[in-house]
Amino acid sequence: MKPDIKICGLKTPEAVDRALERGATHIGFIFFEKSPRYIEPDLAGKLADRARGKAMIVAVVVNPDNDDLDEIMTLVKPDMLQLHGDESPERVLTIKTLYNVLVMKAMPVRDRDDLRRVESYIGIVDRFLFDAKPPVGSDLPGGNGLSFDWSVLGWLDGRVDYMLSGGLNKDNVGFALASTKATGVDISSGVESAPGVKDLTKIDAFFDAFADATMPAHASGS
Ligand SMILES: O=C(O)c1ccccc1N[C@@H]1O[C@H](COP(=O)(O)O)[C@@H](O)[C@H]1O
Repeated sequence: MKPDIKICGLKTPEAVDRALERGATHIGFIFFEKSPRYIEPDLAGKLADRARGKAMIVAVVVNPDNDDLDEIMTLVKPDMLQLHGDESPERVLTIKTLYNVLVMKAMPVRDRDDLRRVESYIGIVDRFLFDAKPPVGSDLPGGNGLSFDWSVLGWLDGRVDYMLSGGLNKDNVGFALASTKATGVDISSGVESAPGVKDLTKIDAFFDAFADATMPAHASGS
């Protein structure tokens, strides 16, 4: 099955429309105020309406309280929450129960030890997202444009369903897909001309590289 492709940190109708035209299965909005990709929930709701029914709408939140979630669920009506903070399995379960929404839990990874936490979320989250650990001193838990050693994911139980993120771009997405069992890829800064500024040419180049990487072998002429 073709992997999913999530374009994250969208802030303009042009970028949303291009991602949809090129076949994004998920589009993400960032509700973390320190991020250059932060978007007000009411604007995100308008952009989400362009995508509703065409792609999964993902709200990216970091240790949200219920007031934050009430506002986002009301104004954006996401299909999925991406929990990108230190949310415990108990908190994830509470959120799922309260809001009846799919949850993708982001897990920061540097080495095999970082995968130990995965087990406690199995059966609670709908999907995992493996991202690089942020560098020391970074204000951002994600969106740092950094990759990690994807080979550590080989230690995961093969039944763990995950998207891969962190420093993906047109040059490494093929290797990322070939060397992991990711069922989706998630990209943000790799399709930007500056932090928070999506570049339509880079979005196109990423989708072209993704298409090359996922083309059936017989169709590539080999
Ligand atoms: O992009 C951000 O600013 C951000 C802020 C807070 C939490 C998550 C954030 N982004 C997520 O980070 C990953 C990787 O992004 P990148 O491709 O390395 O730039 C992606 O899942 C975004 O959803």
